[in-house]
Amino acid sequence: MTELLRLEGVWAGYGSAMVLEDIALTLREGASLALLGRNGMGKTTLLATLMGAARLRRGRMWLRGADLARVPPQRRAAAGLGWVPQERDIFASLTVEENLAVAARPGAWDLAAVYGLFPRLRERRGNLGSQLSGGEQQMLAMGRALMLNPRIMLLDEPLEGLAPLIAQELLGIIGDMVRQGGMSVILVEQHARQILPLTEMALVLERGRVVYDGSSAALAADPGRLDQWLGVAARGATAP
Ligand SMILES: Nc1ncnc2c1ncn2[C@@H]1O[C@H](COP(=O)(O)OP(=O)(O)OP(=O)(O)O)[C@@H](O)[C@H]1O
Repeated sequence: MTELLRLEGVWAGYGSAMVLEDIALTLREGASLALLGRNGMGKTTLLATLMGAARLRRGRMWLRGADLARVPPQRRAAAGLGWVPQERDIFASLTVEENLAVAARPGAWDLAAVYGLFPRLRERRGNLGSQLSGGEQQMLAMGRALMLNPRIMLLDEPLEGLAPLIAQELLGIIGDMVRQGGMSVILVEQHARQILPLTEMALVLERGRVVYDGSSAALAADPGRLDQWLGVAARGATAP
């Protein structure tokens, strides 16, 4: 399979504060990666660095062989990065369908495909963003990123703050999305046990450095390391 994303010796942060140190990462076309670590270890910063929202201080990043650092931040969505930030950032005064339509770029993910994955969004198509529940907002944020027809979906803690039943529903949908293929997914989560079964590869960050880069299955089978790096959050099989 073709290489989609490569990072080598990446140091990054905010202003003069360094958060990430010497990060290396490769992702094949269509592969899925769980990006794990405790609070404040640098997971969001890694996504922000890919998007150009955190400052790359050293190292190189390539997307399909092209130097990503040379792509201006406002062009990285068009270059193939679909970012679903933790804050969701949907347009509160637009309807569900308008939120989806503004992001549309040609490709397999159109309104019908997004509604197929998220039947709830079809039901709520005429509702304003401000009228949605937390779970529906998360679905809309994901649907909107899909409408970009990205090469890689960057999902930042999609289950955070959701009621357990909704979190389970969304987890199932994320699993469907990963299996449907056609793009890669980087999934940031604190609840490792829930997402390791969905992803092929895993990367664990500790204080801004990579401490594990390997298969999700091998990590899931190693309770000692899960506990060491991820603590109690890694154990729970229940929703957040
Ligand atoms: N905009 C910012 N400016 C300065 N420092 C920041 C900023 N955002 C995050 N940080 C700092 O960078 C470090 C890593 O934070 P980051 O959000 O990447 O961690 P995380 O692993 O995603 O954790 P969380 O699960 O809490 O989101 C933390 O020390 C945090 O305080």
